[in-house]
Amino acid sequence: MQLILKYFPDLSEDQIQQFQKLESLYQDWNLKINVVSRKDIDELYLRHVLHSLAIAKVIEFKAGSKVMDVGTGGGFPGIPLAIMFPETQFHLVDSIAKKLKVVDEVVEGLGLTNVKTTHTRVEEINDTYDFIVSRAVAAMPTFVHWVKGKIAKTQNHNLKNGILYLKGGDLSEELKDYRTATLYDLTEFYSEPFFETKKVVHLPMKFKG
Ligand SMILES: C[S@@+](CC[C@H](N)C(=O)[O-])C[C@H]1O[C@@H](n2cnc3c(N)ncnc32)[C@H](O)[C@@H]1O
Repeated sequence: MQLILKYFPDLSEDQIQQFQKLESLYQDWNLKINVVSRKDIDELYLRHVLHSLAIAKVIEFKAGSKVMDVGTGGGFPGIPLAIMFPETQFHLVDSIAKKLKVVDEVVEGLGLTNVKTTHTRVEEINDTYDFIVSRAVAAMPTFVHWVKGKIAKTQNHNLKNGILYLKGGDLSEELKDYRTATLYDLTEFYSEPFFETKKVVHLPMKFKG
């Protein structure tokens, strides 16, 4: 938890309590339904919470904006972002029901009112969002194909509406066709070695009406 405060010192009391509660909620639920690996559960704040919050170092989601987390799994990056931006509406989607069971329990345990979950493949979603966030779900070309048509027309942020994807390693091949993509190196924000090769990829996407 100190790790979160080190990089996000201005959290409210409510947010601090919610971040603190994450550990016991995930420990309990992970025993019943395994959504986070054992090693990762021991380093929940570093590998999941702080990693998810890298998106909050790139953008401050506005009140009333809409964000979808595609392939949220156990709730990453959606849950930490929903705690960080309580006035933003988060839609967490996954094609595996048992993972969303854990997410629903965590959402209830934290008392989050800005999160809705849907058990479906993202291709079936017919709504639009300011931003679509994700981690470890699909290579960029597949992902772009899935979310095309799901980006809202109205721009509410300085950063253009589109995809914010947490990715790692050498992305030059995967992103070679996306000239408008911007890469934010997580070492700009965090000093832990875990983040050394990790990035947030911002890919602006046009509204397709
Ligand atoms: C490796 S997990 C990553 C989970 C989470 N984002 C994280 O980083 O901890 C990938 C997740 O994407 C989900 N997924 C894969 N394809 C999907 C699709 N087309 N629509 C919705 N969810 C999908 C899987 O069910 C799985 O839970």
